[in-house]
Amino acid sequence: MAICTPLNSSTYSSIIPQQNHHDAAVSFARRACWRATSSHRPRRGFTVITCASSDAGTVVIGLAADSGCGKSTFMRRLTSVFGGAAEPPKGGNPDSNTLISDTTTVICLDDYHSLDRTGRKEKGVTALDPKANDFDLMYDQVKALKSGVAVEKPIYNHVTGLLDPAEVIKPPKILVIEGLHPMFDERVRKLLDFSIYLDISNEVKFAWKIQRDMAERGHSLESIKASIEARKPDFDAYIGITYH
Ligand SMILES: Nc1ncnc2c1ncn2[C@@H]1O[C@H](COP(=O)(O)OP(=O)(O)OP(=O)(O)O)[C@@H](O)[C@H]1O
Ligand SMILES: O=C(CO)[C@H](O)[C@H](O)COP(=O)(O)O
Repeated sequence: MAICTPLNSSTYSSIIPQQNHHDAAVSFARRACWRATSSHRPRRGFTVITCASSDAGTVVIGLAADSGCGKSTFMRRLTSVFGGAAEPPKGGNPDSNTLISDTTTVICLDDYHSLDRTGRKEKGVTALDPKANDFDLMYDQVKALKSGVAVEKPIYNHVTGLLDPAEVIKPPKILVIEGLHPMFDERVRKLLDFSIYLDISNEVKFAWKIQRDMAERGHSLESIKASIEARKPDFDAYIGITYH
């Protein structure tokens, strides 16, 4: 289930033909936020969107969920609706977590881990613990992108567990920040125009995580199960509690 929260006021409705999704994305970028609304009955062939007016500029969407809940999968689908296939930065780090399409750039907040895999192990913290993340840098860079300034964002390499050299991110029309903590830091939260939380049951998310981490990240079943157990208290303390 996705919980969608509009963060700005002054809402108004607009009706956008489904064949004009690309235009809708641009329109989206020029406004502060929108949300699917149940208060307007959609007519056949139309999508009803509720918008809030704001200045032109980058719209920032926060997408939160635990690891393996389908954030990347969902964003690939959404960015393709906004226009163009979502792909990693051309010629960059093959292990980049960033996805860029015509109107949208998705950055993964795992890139703001301040501790790499070994560092977390040594300190006995999980990636969900705020102590393992650099919220000052996250805030500075999201704020810069929102105001039209390119940034050099670090990369957390999920294959090696190391922090790789930075990649340049240019300000897009729509910026999605996806990860564990898009709404955790108040300063970052205030930059969001729209927020989404993917609320996936433990049973489903653990099944998805196990098959993905074994197939794509080279982890053993035992290590994934151990990680799932170790993460539960921090999920309750820092992630789930934010949204319930
Ligand atoms: N809607 C879906 N239906 C079926 N399977 C899905 C769906 N969404 C995700 N999955 C499965 O779950 C796995 C994890 O999804 P994904 O990589 O998108 O999660 P994530 O939240 O981005 O994870 P992480 O934060 O750890 O990178 C995928 O490899 C896919 O197999
Ligand atoms: O919670 C997570 C978000 O994806 C990851 O577990 C975290 O980023 C650490 O990654 P890895 O397990 O590859 O070291």
